[in-house]
Amino acid sequence: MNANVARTALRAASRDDRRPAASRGLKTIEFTQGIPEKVYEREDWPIEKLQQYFKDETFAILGYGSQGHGQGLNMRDNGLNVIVGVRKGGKSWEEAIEDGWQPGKNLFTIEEAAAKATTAMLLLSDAACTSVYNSVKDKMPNCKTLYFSHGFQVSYASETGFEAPKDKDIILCAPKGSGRTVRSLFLESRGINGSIAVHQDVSGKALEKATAMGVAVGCGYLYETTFEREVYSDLYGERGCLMGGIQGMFKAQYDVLRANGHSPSEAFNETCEEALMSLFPLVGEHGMDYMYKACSTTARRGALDWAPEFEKACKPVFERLYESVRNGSETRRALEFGNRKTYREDFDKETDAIAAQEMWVVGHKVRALRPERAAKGL
Ligand SMILES: NC(=O)C1=CN([C@@H]2O[C@H](COP(=O)(O)OP(=O)(O)OC[C@H]3O[C@@H](n4cnc5c(N)ncnc54)[C@H](OP(=O)(O)O)[C@@H]3O)[C@@H](O)[C@H]2O)C=CC1
Ligand SMILES: CC[C@](O)(C(C)=O)C(=O)O
Ligand SMILES: [Mg+2]
Ligand SMILES: [Mg+2]
Repeated sequence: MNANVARTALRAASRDDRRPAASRGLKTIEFTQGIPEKVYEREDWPIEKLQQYFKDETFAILGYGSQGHGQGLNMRDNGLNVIVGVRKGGKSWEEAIEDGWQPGKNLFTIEEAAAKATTAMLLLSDAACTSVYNSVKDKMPNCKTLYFSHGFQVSYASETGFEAPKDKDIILCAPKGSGRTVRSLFLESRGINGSIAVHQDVSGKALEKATAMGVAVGCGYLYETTFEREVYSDLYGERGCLMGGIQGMFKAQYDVLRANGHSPSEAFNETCEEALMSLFPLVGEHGMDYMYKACSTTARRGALDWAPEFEKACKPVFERLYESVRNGSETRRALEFGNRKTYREDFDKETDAIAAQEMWVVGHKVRALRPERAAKGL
């Protein structure tokens, strides 16, 4: 970066730091002018307050995938009374033991944990959730709250068959990131963003409880949504820019480079490695304008010209995707696939096929050459 670019970039960064989201205690923020949104921050729930608020609760985490792991360990480290319920002999049972949950003390079968729950945290796979819940719902004498991390069961009730019990609060906190990151950010004293929603408020305190739980599981700030908006945006985002879109775009760019005679290492570096190691982190820290300004004038000119081309090409795909989410097609597909007995092996076959794509085989070798890894022989 030459001195002028560096100075411009730094000016952009300090402008970014002055934006309103940084104001503690500010409860309504206009992220876009004219649209006030409520936000809740971890600062409002110091750990002593959380522990006092939840002193009579037994949180039963049912299901121990990525979110059960992240949310469960964070709640445990926050000093709350949390137990895990999973089927014995399954993959999750082993993983829970590896994470220090102890059978008979804070690790139980789903039935046992549900029976102890005052709040049941339904962190099962979306495909299995309703049938597992139905198998225990009449044996949860103390349970006053159902907690989800997705609007899926409730919003697509005609597909999932979920029937909301009339006597319980039904709340949601959906961390906006992988459960692995929910945990790693917490360990770094940072916090993932999350959304909260209330489907049913029997106690009159459901929103407050959702907020406190959001903080307890490791969120830094929380924005309000509804179950339906959460599930629509989540299914859309993960199929789009967050996962499906990024793989599709990387692969298309890589393949065209290779078809034009570029070497594998050149194609990979110019597509994935530079994006992930250099440019995307700049966007994440300071915004797209900062990243543009940190690149050459030549790059900026071309990227500014081509961004609308990509937007135009992608927009119809995104519109089709949103409709596929809205009309339940994506949900039916997720339920059909996730209910297969062989869903884990079937997924593995497809993700192994991605790993076997030339681009990611090359990526494996490129990553090994990062100096910090090469030095450790990784
Ligand atoms: N993954 C993430 O980071 C995010 C997930 N969410 C939401 O959080 C919730 C949990 O997701 P996630 O943590 O990814 O979990 P998964 O979707 O990976 O589900 C895994 C859990 O479901 C259990 N399970 C699956 N089938 C059955 C069954 N038939 N009977 C009993 N248990 C079963 C598994 O147990 P076993 O090992 O015994 O098979 C395992 O504990 C979902 O609603 C998801 O949409 C929200 C934000 C991000
Ligand atoms: C982006 C995928 C996700 O929605 C998530 C980590 O937030 C998921 O369902 O895992
Ligand atoms: Mg999701
Ligand atoms: Mg998500």
